[in-house]
Amino acid sequence: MALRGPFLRLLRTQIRQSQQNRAQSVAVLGAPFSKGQKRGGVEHGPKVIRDAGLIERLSGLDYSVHDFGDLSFQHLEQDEPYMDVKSPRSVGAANKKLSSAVSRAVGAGHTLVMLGGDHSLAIGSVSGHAQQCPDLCVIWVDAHADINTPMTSPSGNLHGQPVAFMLKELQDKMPEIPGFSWAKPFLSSRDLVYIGLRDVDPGEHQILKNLGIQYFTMRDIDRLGIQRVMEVTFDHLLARKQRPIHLSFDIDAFDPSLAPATGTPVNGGLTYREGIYLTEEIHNTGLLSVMDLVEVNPILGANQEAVEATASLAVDVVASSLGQTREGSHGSIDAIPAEKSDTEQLCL
Ligand SMILES: NC(=[NH2+])NCCC[C@H](N)C(=O)O
Ligand SMILES: [Mn+2]
Ligand SMILES: [Mn+2]
Repeated sequence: MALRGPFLRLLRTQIRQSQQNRAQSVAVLGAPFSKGQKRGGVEHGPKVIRDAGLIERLSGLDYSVHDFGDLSFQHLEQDEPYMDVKSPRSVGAANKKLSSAVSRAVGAGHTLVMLGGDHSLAIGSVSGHAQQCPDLCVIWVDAHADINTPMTSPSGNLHGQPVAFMLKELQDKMPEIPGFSWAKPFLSSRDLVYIGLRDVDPGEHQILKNLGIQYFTMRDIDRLGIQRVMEVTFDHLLARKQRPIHLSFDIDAFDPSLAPATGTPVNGGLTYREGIYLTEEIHNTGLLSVMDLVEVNPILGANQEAVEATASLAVDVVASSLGQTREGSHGSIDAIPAEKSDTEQLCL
């Protein structure tokens, strides 16, 4: 189709409006923390993801990017397990710090990208987000449900338990854990959707079923296709009202052939195209407010190539969540010289 003067002006107005609707400012916050699980190295996640070019990619998407650097977490000498839960005080303190940092960044108007670190960090990230946006909803993309309580956890690792700290419905199933007196549950189970599950513990399965949580396993993706999965996800979360989205993306949602450098890989994960389609659709809602990208562990890559592949996949996921498209784009309509564009045809 060819466009001339008046149509071009209309197009310009529309593009300006869509640019105004889009958050202009993205903040990046690193959380180099690994005590939610036993394998060292995941604390280097923020560094390798930055080294893979994250900031440059986001700047190229026409955002003003604020890199807040990495939080620094205190080392606690005394941190005995509580019941079977490992490092409760360290995980509690790190998440408390992260929660206020996320709350401040969101309060200042940024769309925030939190780079982990292990997935226990979602306790702080989602709760800090909820302080500013109490009506948020959560899309949890992961091979795992991370909804064990200290009683159901087979490992005692807190990166397998963050969702249990958030859900109001699990309040009476959660003991008082040292380090977590600040953390009060804030999320309803109907405001959460899982995508990518394929390694769910028995106690987790029972919770998912009892609470009627909406989830899509890899089998569901095989059956329905990722497009339908995203439609049902948004129907479930956004049909009643539009509200901010928290995307918590565990890199192990991807197939280990694409994301080998991670602590708990599970075969049969998302393809590259499923992962990118999923994040493109989240961007297209215009509602993404905070995202976590967690569990990239450079020490667990078999070689440098495996580490770089995983980190660059993480960059692709973040960029696509924030508007990078496969069809390409022309940043600003103002880049089209005014005289030319008024006289020449603009072909769409
Ligand atoms: N964020 C993760 N990678 N979590 C893996 C959890 C594995 C297992 N379900 C557990 O509770 O220990
Ligand atoms: Mn996982
Ligand atoms: Mn996880």
